[in-house]
Amino acid sequence: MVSRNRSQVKDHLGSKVLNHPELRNTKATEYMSHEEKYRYNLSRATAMLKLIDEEGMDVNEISKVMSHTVSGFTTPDGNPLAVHQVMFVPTLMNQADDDQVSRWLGDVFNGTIVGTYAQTELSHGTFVRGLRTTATYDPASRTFDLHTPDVSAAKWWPGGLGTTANHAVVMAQLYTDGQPRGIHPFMVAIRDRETHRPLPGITVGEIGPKLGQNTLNNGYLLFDHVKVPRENMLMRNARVNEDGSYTKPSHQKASYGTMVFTRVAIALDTVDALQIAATIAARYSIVRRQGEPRDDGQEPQIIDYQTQQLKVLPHIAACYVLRASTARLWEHHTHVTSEVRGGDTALLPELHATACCLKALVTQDCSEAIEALRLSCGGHGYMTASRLPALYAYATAGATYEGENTVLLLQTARYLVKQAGGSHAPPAAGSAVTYLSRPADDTPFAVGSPAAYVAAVGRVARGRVTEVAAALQADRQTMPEADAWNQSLVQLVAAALAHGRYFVVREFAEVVSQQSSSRAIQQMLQLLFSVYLAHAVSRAEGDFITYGGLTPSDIRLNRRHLLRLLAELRPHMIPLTDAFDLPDRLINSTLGAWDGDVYRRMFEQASHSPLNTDEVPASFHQAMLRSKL
Ligand SMILES: CCCCCCCCCC/C=C\C/C=C/C(=O)SCCNC(=O)CCNC(=O)[C@H](O)C(C)(C)COP(=O)(O)OP(=O)(O)OC[C@H]1O[C@@H](n2cnc3c(N)ncnc32)[C@H](O)[C@@H]1OP(=O)(O)O
Ligand SMILES: Cc1cc2nc3c(=O)[nH]c(=O)nc-3n(C[C@H](O)[C@H](O)[C@H](O)COP(=O)(O)OP(=O)(O)OC[C@H]3O[C@@H](n4cnc5c(N)ncnc54)[C@H](O)[C@@H]3O)c2cc1C
Repeated sequence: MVSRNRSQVKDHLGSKVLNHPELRNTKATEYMSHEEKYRYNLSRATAMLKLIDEEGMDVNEISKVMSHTVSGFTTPDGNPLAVHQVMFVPTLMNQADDDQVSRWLGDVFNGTIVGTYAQTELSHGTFVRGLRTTATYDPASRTFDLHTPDVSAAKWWPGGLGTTANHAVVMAQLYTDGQPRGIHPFMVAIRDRETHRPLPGITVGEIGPKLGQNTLNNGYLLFDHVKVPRENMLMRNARVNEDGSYTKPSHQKASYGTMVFTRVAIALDTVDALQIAATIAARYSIVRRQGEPRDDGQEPQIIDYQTQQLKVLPHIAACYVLRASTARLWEHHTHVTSEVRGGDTALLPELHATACCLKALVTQDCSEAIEALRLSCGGHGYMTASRLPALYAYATAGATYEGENTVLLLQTARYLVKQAGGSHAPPAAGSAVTYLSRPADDTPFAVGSPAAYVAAVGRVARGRVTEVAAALQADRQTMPEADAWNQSLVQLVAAALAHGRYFVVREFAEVVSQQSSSRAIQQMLQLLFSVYLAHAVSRAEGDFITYGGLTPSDIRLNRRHLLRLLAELRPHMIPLTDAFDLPDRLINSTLGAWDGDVYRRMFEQASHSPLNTDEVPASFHQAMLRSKL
């Protein structure tokens, strides 16, 4: 298939999915049992996998079309094959050597092997070096012995592990030649390919209900001295030779590559969820009228309340700004990965720092924004049928999985303070941290000038990073490293977020300046950017006074400026969300359909409640009358 860009792929696959014989007819899943929901979502995930296969897409395209926009329709309660597609397959592609790829990939693509990525354990998720599942090599039998020392070391959380996968990439502590060698990936069969029964020595099951995404099919897994052939350690990076001798990887953290990829994918994808939520809230805010009638005799549309504009419009601007920076990160990841495959790991540290920071910033911003958008829909936003609760559950999961956000921001901060202190290799050309080694941009602040705002965002980032780097350096003279680090944690996290914000706004400034196809589009992008910037300042006024060079008077002017910009953006709200090009069936919300027929849809969905089937439900006689006696 000819390579297509993200939007073309989405449109192409979107229409294929909407018209697919096994996918086009949807069922409401709210009233299904856990098992029925799983069956429904799994069969749709499988149909989707077949469709992707028929389309002949490569891994890169597959991950693009796994977007929440499409997968929210195919698997509304969570895709039990998501980790197979987004983590298991990419891990094999990038961490298995050529022989292993040719040994397994055929069976992966013909559906015989279904996998998961089993890293997190009950007692360790964040601190990967602390994982306690062991893989001990025995040169005599040329096998690894995989073992779970006790229940706290049980694998816990992997998606699809519950009842779907028959294989897992297991991250375990390697021991060979009597030496601990750190965490390495192993391809392990956990269920029989024919019968799907757990293999000897394996204990596996599903972990139970969660806040949302209940058919991700997260599972647990324990090993009782399970023997795995030597050839099943993924050997593109590190190697264990037959005699047990060990060859180190080219980069110490090479085996963490899947996590970097998935962080990039999550950052990109969470913006899809925000776009859907913003479209729902925008449409509802037009339809909903409530309050004292105005001169025209009509009650006001709620979007005409200034407070409602503040709840909704900045998040529409955020969709545009965050989409641009996450798409850029995606491209950068593709570039760095190909360099790493060629043996050059120079760009890896900064890619890791940027991926950590953007994944954290985007999932935090998007989950807060989706909650604000839900609140903007009043009581009806609380209903499942609005789709807003599920969108929130999806976005907030992203704040925890694939690296808890605080922890990831601390990774970015570690890189930044090293750069600020000159103790890291100097940044490459085009690096996102060169601003730390240059004098601060002293462009004076002026309301109405995006360039002046971007400079101020840069001064905040620079100020935050250099200040915490100095504090850390001073503390290091008087206390152990771990205490000094802990003493600065809160400021380190703030510095990493400020850096992330600067990255995001610089990327969008470039998008605006490069847009040349139409003056009207350029103006609209400028307006969106101005809203985003003014809102960013209003959310962190203290920082902009402390580090950004703004005065209290600038802050007051910015507050008024933001409200004026919102009024200016308001007439464009619907075209701007229509431009996300989301068909009603993909939005799947009583509040967010294109025709605005909200109240009829709400009644229609209520008719599905099983409690409305009989005029008097049997439970009344069984529970209430009996309790009166
Ligand atoms: C668009 C497509 C649609 C996709 C849809 C997406 C939806 C997905 C749906 C699937 C659902 C859920 C999937 C979820 C999966 C998971 O959650 S898998 C488990 C993820 N777990 C984590 O992320 C754990 C987080 N912890 C860590 O990553 C590490 O422990 C941590 C980095 C915090 C520390 O690692 P240590 O080994 O202890 O590090 P240390 O020895 O202290 O060394 C630090 C050193 O190493 C450098 N470093 C760390 N990581 C990397 C890396 N990945 N690459 C490069 N370098 C790395 C770090 O910068 C330090 O370098 P320095 O030079 O020493 O400063
Ligand atoms: C829906 C979902 C799907 C998942 N899918 C998978 C999967 O497919 N495969 C898989 O292997 N795992 C998966 N996970 C697990 C996930 O990756 C971990 O839960 C995540 O990395 C967080 O780790 P933790 O649970 O150990 O949190 P913890 O680290 O215990 O976090 C608890 C608190 O401690 C704080 N904290 C911890 N360490 C530090 C530190 N060093 N400095 C400062 N604060 C710290 C955190 O900030 C947080 O506030 C999934 C999780 C979820 C929720």
